[in-house]
Amino acid sequence: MTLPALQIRDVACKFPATDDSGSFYTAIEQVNLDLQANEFVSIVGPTGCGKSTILNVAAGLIRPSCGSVEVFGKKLNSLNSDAGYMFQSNTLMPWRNALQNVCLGLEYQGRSKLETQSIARDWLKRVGLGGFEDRYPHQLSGGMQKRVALAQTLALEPKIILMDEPFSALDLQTRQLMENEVLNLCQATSTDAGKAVLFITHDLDEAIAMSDRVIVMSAGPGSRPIGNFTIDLPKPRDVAEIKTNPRFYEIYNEIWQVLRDEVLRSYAKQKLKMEVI
Ligand SMILES: Nc1ncnc2c1ncn2[C@@H]1O[C@H](COP(=O)(O)OP(=O)(O)OP(=O)(O)O)[C@@H](O)[C@H]1O
Repeated sequence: MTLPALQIRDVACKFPATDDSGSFYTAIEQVNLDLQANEFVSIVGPTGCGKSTILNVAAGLIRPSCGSVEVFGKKLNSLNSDAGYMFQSNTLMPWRNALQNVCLGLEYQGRSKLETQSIARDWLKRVGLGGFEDRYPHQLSGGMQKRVALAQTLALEPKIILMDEPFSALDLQTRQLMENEVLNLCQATSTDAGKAVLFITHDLDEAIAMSDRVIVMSAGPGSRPIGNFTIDLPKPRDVAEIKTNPRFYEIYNEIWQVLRDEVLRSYAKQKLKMEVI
């Protein structure tokens, strides 16, 4: 049996409260989540419920207050070296051109300059940026910058990809192109086993169109998964076309029934907090 790429067991994360009271805020608790190799799982939930916290725990950037994380059966005690991380914000270095940005992680792996550049050029081509190697981030559109970031992440050949709202700043058309790009690049091929992807989004449409499974988080504090939906839509998918499939609307409604209550609960809590202030 293949080991899960990621196994999160009974994880809780507490952070020092921001009011200097010395107390703690429990962002997430009792989080249990499995991600299989070659599986695309999205996490949706109300704003501030702890989606990024889960991703940071999976990346090994945050050590949970309790519980455990296993990566391909091994306990995670430091940075998750099997994972590549793609953030919402722009993480390209402005003083490096596209090629040099993609080379960055490969250089840290200690590869030769020749090999690094050859891999980076190949990945820039694969994300549709062949010929743009010499361009600096400010000379690239937002969508092109995201392509460079994607090439940067995938060039390291991570078995697991952690994505935190990577395309939320893009216009709809560019976003759909990028979503399809990610689906194509992450799926299994005859030479590659495919990637395990944990994807955070506020956009339920995006989550359904791209995923094998969608997990719904409850409103915080102490947020946890309260819904686990298998997306039985045909694959391979085009994210724009799949939304016209009648089954898409059925799934959307099923998930929204659960998500809507949590969004309303979270909104009511925030409103109450504002009134107290
Ligand atoms: N390092 C930290 N110190 C203190 N509180 C934190 C820290 N990191 C996160 N939090 C709090 O934990 C909660 C969850 O944050 P997180 O960023 O994981 O939520 P999210 O669901 O990703 O938010 P959003 O939907 O707005 O992107 C929030 O209330 C946040 O303020």
